[in-house]
Amino acid sequence: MAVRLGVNIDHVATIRQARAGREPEPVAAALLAQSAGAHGITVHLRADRRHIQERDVRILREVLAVPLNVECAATAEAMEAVIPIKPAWVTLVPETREELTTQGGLDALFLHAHLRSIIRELHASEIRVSLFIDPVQEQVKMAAKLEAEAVEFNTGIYADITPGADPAPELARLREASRLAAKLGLKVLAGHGLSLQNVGPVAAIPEVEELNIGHAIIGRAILVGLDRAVREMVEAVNEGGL
Ligand SMILES: CC(=O)[C@@H](O)[C@H](O)COP(=O)(O)O
Ligand SMILES: NCC(=O)COP(=O)(O)O
Repeated sequence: MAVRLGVNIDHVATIRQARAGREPEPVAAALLAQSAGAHGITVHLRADRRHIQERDVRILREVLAVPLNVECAATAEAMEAVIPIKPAWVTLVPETREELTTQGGLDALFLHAHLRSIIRELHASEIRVSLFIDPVQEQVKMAAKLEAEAVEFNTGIYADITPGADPAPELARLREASRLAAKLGLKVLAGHGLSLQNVGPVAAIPEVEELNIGHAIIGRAILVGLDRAVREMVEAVNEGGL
């Protein structure tokens, strides 16, 4: 089964926001990524609106042919912004204002009562829900109990492994969690910190259906163009990486 690639375009908006102007236009980047073979587009609507804005999400929802996945915190403010736009997917992620990027997965065990009501609200609007969690068996079981449709395993720990150190234990955790998630009927995604160099072993996990990749693609696009950067990644996720 081909592994689907969701392209995260947050950092096109990061560059736009650096000058608080109009360029580069993240919607144009999303359309380019779509025509280069992206199977989905992901954006993270952060509470501090440091990159993606509500206006971006609204336009993306209108113009994309591929599914739109909006990552956001499990808060009333985020639900108020996202639910009326009705993206195909919402991925609930942990978020703090100080972080440079997402640090770790959502604690679905600790937050289960709160998540249950947020997930019900999303389902009532026919929005499918994914939980961004660490590859931990108890978190997977809770995601299934909460009736999320999918889990996205945080690959940040794997991606941060020092070059030369052994990635095998973290890959084993990802493999075991993926097996359990699929067995419990969850769709299995993974993402965070993946690149052309490290994506191969994660893409090769049989249960992984989709990868969300942003920073590495947008960073490479600055050098080789977005069309090529997306095509290279689509190829890498299906042919074992570099
Ligand atoms: C949830 C996740 O791993 C990423 O999507 C990340 O949250 C993207 O947000 P930034 O682009 O602000 O790092
Ligand atoms: N959920 C992961 C994502 O959307 C992209 O993360 P990154 O590749 O920008 O680290």
